[in-house]
Amino acid sequence: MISSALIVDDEQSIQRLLKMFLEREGFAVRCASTIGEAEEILKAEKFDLIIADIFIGKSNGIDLLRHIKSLDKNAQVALITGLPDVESAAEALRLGAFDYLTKPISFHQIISTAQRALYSKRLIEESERKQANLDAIFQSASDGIMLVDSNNRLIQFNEASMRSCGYTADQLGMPALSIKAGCGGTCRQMLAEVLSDGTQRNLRRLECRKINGPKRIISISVSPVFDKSGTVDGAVAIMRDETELVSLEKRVHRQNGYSGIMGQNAAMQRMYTLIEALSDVQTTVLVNGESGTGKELVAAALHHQGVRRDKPFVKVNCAALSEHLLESELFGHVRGAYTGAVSAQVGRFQKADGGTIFLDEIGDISPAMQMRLLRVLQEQEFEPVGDSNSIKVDVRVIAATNQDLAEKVRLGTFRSDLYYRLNVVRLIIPPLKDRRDDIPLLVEHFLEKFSRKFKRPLSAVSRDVLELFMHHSWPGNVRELEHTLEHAAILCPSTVLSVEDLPQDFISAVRHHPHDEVPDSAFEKQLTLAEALEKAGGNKAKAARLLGVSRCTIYRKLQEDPTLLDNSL
Ligand SMILES: Nc1ncnc2c1ncn2[C@@H]1O[C@H](COP(=O)(O)OP(=O)(O)OP(=O)(O)O)[C@@H](O)[C@H]1O
Repeated sequence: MISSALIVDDEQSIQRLLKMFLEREGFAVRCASTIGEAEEILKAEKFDLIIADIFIGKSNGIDLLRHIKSLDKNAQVALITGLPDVESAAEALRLGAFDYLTKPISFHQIISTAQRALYSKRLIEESERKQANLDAIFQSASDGIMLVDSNNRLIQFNEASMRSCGYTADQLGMPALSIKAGCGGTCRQMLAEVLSDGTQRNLRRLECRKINGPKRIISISVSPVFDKSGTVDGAVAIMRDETELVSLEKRVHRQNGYSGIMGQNAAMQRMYTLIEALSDVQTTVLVNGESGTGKELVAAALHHQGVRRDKPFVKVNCAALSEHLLESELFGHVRGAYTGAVSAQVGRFQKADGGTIFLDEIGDISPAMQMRLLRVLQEQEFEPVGDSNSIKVDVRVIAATNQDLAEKVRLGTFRSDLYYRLNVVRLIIPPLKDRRDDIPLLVEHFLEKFSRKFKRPLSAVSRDVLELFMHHSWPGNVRELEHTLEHAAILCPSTVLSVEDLPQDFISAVRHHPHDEVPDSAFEKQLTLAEALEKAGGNKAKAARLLGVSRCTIYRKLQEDPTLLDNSL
C-alpha cells in the first residue's frame, strides 16, 4: 500500500524539497501553504505522515497540531522550524508531535523521520487491532468476567457480568467489596483473597442468588494478574453459569443413574449433589447405610468424579480379615516381620498413594487398629509391620459402615477421636424400603444387566412380581433385589419374569413379613390361561400381563383351544 504525506509550509522551496524527498521514498504527497488549506484537505483525507512548519505566515503550526490531534489522536505529525526554542519544542511534544525538526533539513533526516513515523503508526494500528479483538472476545464471552486493580477496585467487566451480576458503568473505579450487587458477593470476596496472596482460587458450583432472583449455579475461577516484575497487579474473576448444565446432568442421572448408581428418589438426588460437592474436596467421608444399599458404589463415585480419578481406588473389607492380617494388608510388612512373612509386602495405603482408600466395615476394626488408623488420618504416615521407618502417603480415606458408630462410641467400643476424624462429612444412603419408587428403575437396570450376562432378552417382570417387590421390606436392600432378579432370570423360560421364577424363600418372606398389605393375587399359584382370561374379563392383553407372557402366546393358545375364551365371557 502506498504511504501518504501532507506537507504544510508557506515556503514553496521547502515544500518542493520535502515533496521530492518523500516521493523518492514512494510517498504520495500533498501540499498546503496555509493552515486553512491544510484543514480543508484533512477534512477529506487521512495521511500516514504530516509535516508542518511551526510558523506558517501569521498562523501557528502548534494550533494545527492541536487540530489534527483532535481529528485523529494517532496522526503522526512532525513539526519543523527555522527558529528552534525549548518552549515550542516542549509544547509540540506535549501535544503529541511525533518529531521536532530544525532547518536546514537533510534528505536523510526527513527519510528517517518518515520511516519512524510509518513504523510507529503500524505499531499503534496493530495494538489497536489487538485491543479491538480482545474487547470483542471479552464482550462476547458468555461467561461473566470482571477485573480489579491491585487495590481491588473494579476496573472492567463484560456484558455477561452486567446481565448476571447487574454491574453498571458508574460502579467502575469503586472498591469491589463496597459494591452492593444484591447477592452474597462471593466472587468479590475471592478477588480480595487472590490479591492478598497471589494464589488462584476456584469454586465449583455454588448457589448464587440475587435478592428475589432465581437460583443460579455458578462456578467461579479467580486468577491473579502480574506486572512485569511479577508483583500482583490485579485479579480477574470468571463466573460460569452452569444452571442449565446441572439440570441437564440431573435429567441424565435420572435416566442413566449417577456413576452406576441408579435412583431417582429425592433422597438419592440430594446424595448425588453431595457427592458432586465432595468429589474435589479432599476431606474424609463416612458412608453410612444398611448392608447392600450401595456404599461401595458411592465411595467409587466419590473417587471417580474427583481430581484423584486417575489414581488408584483401593478397597479393603476390614471385617473380612483378622487383626494381624488387616494390619499387614493396610500397612504392609517387611520380610520376616512375623512367622510366615517370607517376603516383604506393600500395604494398601501405599498402593493407594495419590488416590483413595475405601475402608469398608470400619465399625468392625479392633481398638489397636483404630489407634493405628487414627495416626494415619492425623499424620498421613505409618510404619509397615516390622519396620521402624515411616512412609508418608497422600491418600483420601472413605470409610463405610452399616453400624451406628455414634452408639459404638457411647458404648466405648469405638474411639471417639477416630469417629470424629472419620465423620467429617457423612453420606447416608437410605434403605431400599424407604425409596420404593426406585424399584421399577432398579428392576429395569438389573434386567438389562442380566440380559447382557446371560445373552438373552429379558424385557420385564410381570405385574404380580412388581407388586411383590413393592411390598417386600428388602432387608438386604439393592443387593437382595439384584440377587432375586438374577435367580429369576436364570429360571425364567421367557422374556418376562413371573412369580414362578422367584426364589421360594423370597415369596415366603413377603408372605410372612409384608411391608404393607399385599393383594392375595400376588400369592396365588401361577394362574392357568383360563383363569387369567376369566380374571381379565376376556381382555387378552390384560391376561398376558397377569401371566407374564406375551400377547402372541395368548393368541397361539387360543388358536389351539378357542373354548378357553368362552368361560371368561
Ligand atoms: N443404587 C444402585 N444402583 C445400582 N446398583 C446398586 C445400587 N445400590 C447397590 N447396587 C448394587 O448392589 C450390590 C451391593 O452394593 P454395595 O456392595 O455397594 O453395597 P454395600 O452397601 O457396600 O454393601 P455391604 O454393606 O454389604 O458392603 C452391588 O452389586 C451394587 O452394584
